[in-house]
Amino acid sequence: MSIETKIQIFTSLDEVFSVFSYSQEARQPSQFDRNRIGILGGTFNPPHMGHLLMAEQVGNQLDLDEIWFMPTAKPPHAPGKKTIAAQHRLQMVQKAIDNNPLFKLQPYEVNRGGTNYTVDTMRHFVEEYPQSDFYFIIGGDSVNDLTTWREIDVLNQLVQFVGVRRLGSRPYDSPYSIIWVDSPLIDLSSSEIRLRVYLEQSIRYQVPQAVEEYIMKHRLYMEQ
Ligand SMILES: Nc1ncnc2c1ncn2[C@@H]1O[C@H](COP(=O)(O)OP(=O)(O)OP(=O)(O)O)[C@@H](O)[C@H]1O
Ligand SMILES: O=C(O)c1ccc[n+]([C@@H]2O[C@H](COP(=O)([O-])O)[C@@H](O)[C@H]2O)c1
Repeated sequence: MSIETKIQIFTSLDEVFSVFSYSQEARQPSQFDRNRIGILGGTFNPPHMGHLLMAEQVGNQLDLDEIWFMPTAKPPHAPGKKTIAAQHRLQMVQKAIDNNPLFKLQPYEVNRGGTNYTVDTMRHFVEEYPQSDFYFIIGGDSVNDLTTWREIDVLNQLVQFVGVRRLGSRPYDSPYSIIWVDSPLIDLSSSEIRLRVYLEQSIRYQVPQAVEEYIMKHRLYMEQ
């Protein structure tokens, strides 16, 4: 039984539509000689289960060969955003992804330092890895913000954007080509986790255990 038939049995028409959007993106035979790399960029202050959940679904549904977790040195759209030392964020990401062979830490932007614009980073990767196709993963709500990204028309030629949303929710209209992937979305953010640590509330099951231990050991986020 095909995946579409299985889905039709269990879901409403709206949901079937959303699942078709990824099944049409299945790898074509001519693409097998190219490496398919997903990139999840973010501050990861700290990394949490929402990041892992969405990356796993994208990797699985788009049949990607690798997913790079790429912490920013400084996020471009949040100049006032206070963050902790990049080395802590790199180490926490490494701990979060350790047991998933699909996931890799990509320290390029942190090593470059300063404000990173995705278009500059992707120019570098496209030149460095000519045998690869890049899938830049963003939370569904951020798709609306793409128009404000630096040199978005150039970036749109360099990567395929992937928007992540809840199964059955409708895709947003966008002037850019977006592959929509369905994922369970959890209402979790790094800001909320930082606040919970500050308020001495539990963050168990919201971040991987190794990340929680790292936060406690280094006494991160204990002060505002
Ligand atoms: N719970 C979540 N579900 C789906 N996508 C998420 C979730 N949290 C973050 N993302 C997406 O992951 C990427 C990186 O996010 P980031 O590291 O800034 O985490 P954040 O939780 O949004 O952080 P903060 O609360 O500090 O703004 C962004 O594209 C963001 O939209
Ligand atoms: O290049 C840009 O103009 C740009 C604007 C906003 C966000 N980004 C990238 O998008 C990723 C997620 O960022 P954020 O701030 O939504 O967590 C991260 O890799 C950022 O560098 C990039």
